[in-house]
Amino acid sequence: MSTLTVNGISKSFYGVKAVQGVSFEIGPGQIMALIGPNGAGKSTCFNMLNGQLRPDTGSVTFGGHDITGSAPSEIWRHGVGRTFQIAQTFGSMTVRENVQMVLHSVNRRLWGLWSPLMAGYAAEADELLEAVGMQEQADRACCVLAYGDVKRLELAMALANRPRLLLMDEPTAGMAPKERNELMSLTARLVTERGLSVLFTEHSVDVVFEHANTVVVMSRGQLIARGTPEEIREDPLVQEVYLGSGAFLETSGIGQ
Ligand SMILES: Nc1ncnc2c1ncn2[C@@H]1O[C@H](COP(=O)(O)OP(=O)(O)OP(=O)(O)O)[C@@H](O)[C@H]1O
Repeated sequence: MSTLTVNGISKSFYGVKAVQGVSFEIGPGQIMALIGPNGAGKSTCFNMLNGQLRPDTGSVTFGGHDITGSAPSEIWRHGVGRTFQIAQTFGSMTVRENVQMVLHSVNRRLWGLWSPLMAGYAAEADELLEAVGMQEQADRACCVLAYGDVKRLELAMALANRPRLLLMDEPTAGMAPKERNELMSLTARLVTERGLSVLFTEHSVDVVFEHANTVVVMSRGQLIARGTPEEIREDPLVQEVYLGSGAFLETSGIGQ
């Protein structure tokens, strides 16, 4: 059974058809990359899944719930976690406090006003920090962390809601190649250990071909291909769309 079903979603801005009739499904254990040239419609598509934009047409269902046009907080409550292109953490708080804050929010949802009276979720926070290899840094202020560590903390915060799907917007933007690989290997391990699915947008083809198990390709608002990294590399339409994007062709092996 699929976790997320996207059925024919479209979005236009003042006559510009940013996304046109895009459909795909993500099942448990999938690490799906959404790629395409600049202006292909990736961000618009992504933002219709996380609730930042309401589709003009089509539907999005998650775990059997229709979440089309729902607010981001509502989608989060259904079990969709998110990480951002620029990590969203509180610099003046410690690493542990950042996770505790999300746990408070999650538990307020479950227990209502009783939540603030409960323990500070320190043990739960430490368990999540351990899962992402950040426990030794639990007492440090976020603002002194290296960028790769902030991204790992962001992952722990996203996991606090026990999501079944993680939406990651350009997770490795601004990172060095070694850090990129570490973050995506960690993500892949979490997918296996926790039975998650991941959908991520990404400009780095190295990351996509090394870490995604499924790739969907958009061009001019439409979904033009879906397959394994190997299938996408060989796809003539994908090769054509990327023609002229030398870096992509060279690194990915597309067009060779
Ligand atoms: N808020 C907006 N208002 C008007 N046009 C928009 C808006 N958002 C996106 N567009 C247009 O929709 C099309 C798709 O844009 P989108 O940002 O989704 O593409 P993208 O694949 O994410 O591109 P990039 O890789 O450059 O971020 C583009 O033509 C863009 O100019």
